[in-house]
Amino acid sequence: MSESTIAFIGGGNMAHSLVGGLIAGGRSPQHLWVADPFVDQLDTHRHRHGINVTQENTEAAAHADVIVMAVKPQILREAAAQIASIVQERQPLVLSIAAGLREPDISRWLGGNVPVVRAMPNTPSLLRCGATALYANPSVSAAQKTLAEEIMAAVGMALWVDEEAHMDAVTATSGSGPAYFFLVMEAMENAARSLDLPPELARRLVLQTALGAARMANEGDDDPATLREKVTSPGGTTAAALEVLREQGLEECFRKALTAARDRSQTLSDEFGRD
Ligand SMILES: NC(=O)C1=CN([C@@H]2O[C@H](COP(=O)(O)OP(=O)(O)OC[C@H]3O[C@@H](n4cnc5c(N)ncnc54)[C@H](O)[C@@H]3O)[C@@H](O)[C@H]2O)C=CC1
Ligand SMILES: O=C(O)[C@@H]1CCC=N1
Repeated sequence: MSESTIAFIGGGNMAHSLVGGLIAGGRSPQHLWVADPFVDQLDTHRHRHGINVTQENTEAAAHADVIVMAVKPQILREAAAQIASIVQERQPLVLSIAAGLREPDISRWLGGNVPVVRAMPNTPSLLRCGATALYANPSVSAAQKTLAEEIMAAVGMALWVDEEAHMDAVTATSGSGPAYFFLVMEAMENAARSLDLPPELARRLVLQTALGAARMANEGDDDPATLREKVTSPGGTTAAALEVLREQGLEECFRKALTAARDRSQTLSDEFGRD
């Protein structure tokens, strides 16, 4: 079977992560397109990835078996209207990665009865270490589901959800999730520096510790709670630190943070979805 052509409408951060991951995973650059109104953005894609670029969404869409909608939620409706007639004519799979926006709105903006997969990836897709959840509407064929899963699995882990409503919580968990871990790294680095560690030493120790902890949690048999207990000697240094984190309400803080992200995903749909 010949390689599917994938066109990205919007060539920003997430398109860079996905295109970079797809090429690293063996996709041919000549089967990838990016459309973006900004020439600088397109130049970066051309130089970094060697893929096809255009300022016209319709030109990219006209080549595509799969169209990835990678614009901001507030732009999606306008971008969908631009390519609606091509989508109706060619019936490609449309894969939206926009936060919040719901499949029925996207399908309607594209003229109706369109196979739409809603996906929520994250930026580690660039390293083929992404986490993506996918939801397919009833117009998506089994072959198109396989294709969508292949694309996202090429840049990391891809899991299906059977209710679109879960996508808001997914966005709060794994879509935004890398930012929470980066913030923890920043906070630990700053704290280490405040204890007079040299900046370079503080950064390298924090980053390697984050990597090691993530690998142990993913690759070993123990769950995170067991791994935490194994670091924590009774009456020792870790216990002293964890007590402060609990006292300061870390768990409650994450509960509130993810709830805020989930709620924002829902209101994005109300603000920029519907008619
Ligand atoms: N950044 C992230 O970590 C994640 C983002 N997303 C979703 O991905 C989508 C894109 O996000 P980012 O890449 O972060 O945004 P971004 O702002 O980096 O990229 C959006 C791109 O769209 C281009 N654009 C603007 N108007 C356009 C139009 N009419 N037609 C075509 N392109 C147009 C912009 O020039 C820009 O390059 C959003 O909907 C976001 O919710 C999903 C998962 C993670
Ligand atoms: O912050 C945002 O809205 C997007 C969606 C998930 C990650 N970035």
